[in-house]
Amino acid sequence: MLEVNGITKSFGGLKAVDGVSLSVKQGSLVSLIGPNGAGKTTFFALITGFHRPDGGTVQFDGKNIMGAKPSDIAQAGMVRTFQIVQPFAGQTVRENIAVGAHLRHASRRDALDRAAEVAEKVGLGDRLDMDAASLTVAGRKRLEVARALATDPKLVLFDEVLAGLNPSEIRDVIPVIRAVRDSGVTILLIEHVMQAVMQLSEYTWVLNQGRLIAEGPPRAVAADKAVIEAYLGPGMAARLSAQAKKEPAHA
Ligand SMILES: Nc1ncnc2c1ncn2[C@@H]1O[C@H](COP(=O)(O)OP(=O)(O)OP(=O)(O)O)[C@@H](O)[C@H]1O
Repeated sequence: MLEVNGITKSFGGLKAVDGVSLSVKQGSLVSLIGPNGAGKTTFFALITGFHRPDGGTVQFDGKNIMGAKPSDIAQAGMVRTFQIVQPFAGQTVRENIAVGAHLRHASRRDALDRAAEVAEKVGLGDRLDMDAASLTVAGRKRLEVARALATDPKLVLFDEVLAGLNPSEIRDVIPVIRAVRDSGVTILLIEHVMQAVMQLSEYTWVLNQGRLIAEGPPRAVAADKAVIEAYLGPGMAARLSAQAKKEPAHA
């Protein structure tokens, strides 16, 4: 469904994304992880038309979408969420979600009806008429998911939708993400919350300093030496393994 080949972007002298290739199959729930500043958000911005790549190719649903505008890419069925959720102040939850629904529904009435359906799916059904600015952080995350879903995407890119949530809120939102996939939407997540990556995703790619350093099922990737060192620093994989030998886990 999504085929990215050798995509590259520099900011001044910094290669933020350096020759990244990956492919996402229809119906999958997969993830992109990596330490702060690894290039994950830039990668999302490149494939959804918010930044223009310096090189590489992006195909979505069999079509070349390199250089296309974000609105055209959304129309084709790929949308992203944003890390910092900014609801349109002074508008209700329903009106905020309807902004997404307008991509497919020209009439105000239809967009508002679609917004109500989507709100129900993400657990905001009882907050439709509330001012969106008064939602809690967890509510705003649900709103961001809803705005993306209201565009009726084929593939949605979630950028850290669990960041800033407490463990019980994370437990509540994980089933929402799974339900989105079960409704037929393909998902690529950027996520720092490893618990969620482990529970949700079938396959993960690890980005570090703009380059992919590992890929595979999340459990295998989390045990990979290069991945541990990218997160914790050089030499940490050996230190952790020596420590584990000294202090065997209790049976
Ligand atoms: N518009 C920009 N101009 C200049 N440098 C940028 C720009 N956007 C990102 N960068 C730099 O590119 C690198 C990758 O940033 P990016 O935000 O993609 O990383 P990330 O993996 O999403 O990080 P985080 O997990 O902290 O969100 C960083 O060094 C960042 O400072």
